[in-house]
Amino acid sequence: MTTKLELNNVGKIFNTKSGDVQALKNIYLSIEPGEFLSVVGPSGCGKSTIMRIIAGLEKPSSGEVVINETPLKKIAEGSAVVFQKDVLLAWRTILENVLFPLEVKGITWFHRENHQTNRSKALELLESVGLKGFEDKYPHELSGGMRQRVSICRALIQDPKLLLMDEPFGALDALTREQMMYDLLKLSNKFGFTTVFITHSIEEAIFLSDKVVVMSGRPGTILKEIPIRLNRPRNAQARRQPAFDEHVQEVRTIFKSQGILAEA
Ligand SMILES: Nc1ncnc2c1ncn2[C@@H]1O[C@H](COP(=O)(O)OP(=O)(O)OP(=O)(O)O)[C@@H](O)[C@H]1O
Repeated sequence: MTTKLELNNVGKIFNTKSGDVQALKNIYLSIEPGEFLSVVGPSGCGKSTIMRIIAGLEKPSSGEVVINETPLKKIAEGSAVVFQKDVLLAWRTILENVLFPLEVKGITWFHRENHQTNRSKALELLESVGLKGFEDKYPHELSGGMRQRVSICRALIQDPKLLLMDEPFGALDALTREQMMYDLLKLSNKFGFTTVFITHSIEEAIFLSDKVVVMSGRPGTILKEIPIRLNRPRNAQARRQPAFDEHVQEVRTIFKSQGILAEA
């Protein structure tokens, strides 16, 4: 079963040398199993902090995260995270990088009975993102987009029930970014995991998501949660539907009303 996720009145205050920084305030979220939720908001509004709190990497100062009806205490079990910057290990081949989380978890891929299964699974994942034939290369031999695809494979090898993505395409050029969206849609359809996706791109959020959460500037609060009226499965056509533009305008209007976006 994939993950149901709730944030109940989550707040976060960072105590710094120069005083307290309130990063998040009164965050309520509810994400159904298999749902794809994106969070958009201005820089510094607490998007990454939300993600780290959901992953269990950061503790909320108030409120709670509930996963499958159980309050989160440590690391979110069954979750995998993809960051903006790929964190591949330079001295390992692409295949070894994809298999790395299984080693860390103690599922020894070199263990005879697991080796073949995990290796086949890793190769299949690499093939599904267009990286067939790159398994024996090293990270420095791949482009930024290819490395980020490897990062996604490395998350998916863990068979996550909850995929957390923090600006995963933020460092990529526009064309690669578009292709990565299509790849992610395909993978999300195939595996059905619950997804929390952090982005600065309004269009990306709308195209990918079932729900888009629009945040205010710091302290980050939720200004609006927008259910996306685009059918699935989605392809490039979805961006030509009137509902797509309507949603884009809806989000832009919210940002303009907050002074986050000013048109020339
Ligand atoms: N460990 C920390 N200690 C102190 N302040 C922090 C810490 N982490 C984040 N902050 C502050 O909390 C606020 C939210 O940061 P966060 O990284 O979550 O924002 P963001 O929306 O992801 O930003 P961006 O879009 O620029 O990546 C910022 O003001 C940041 O300076």
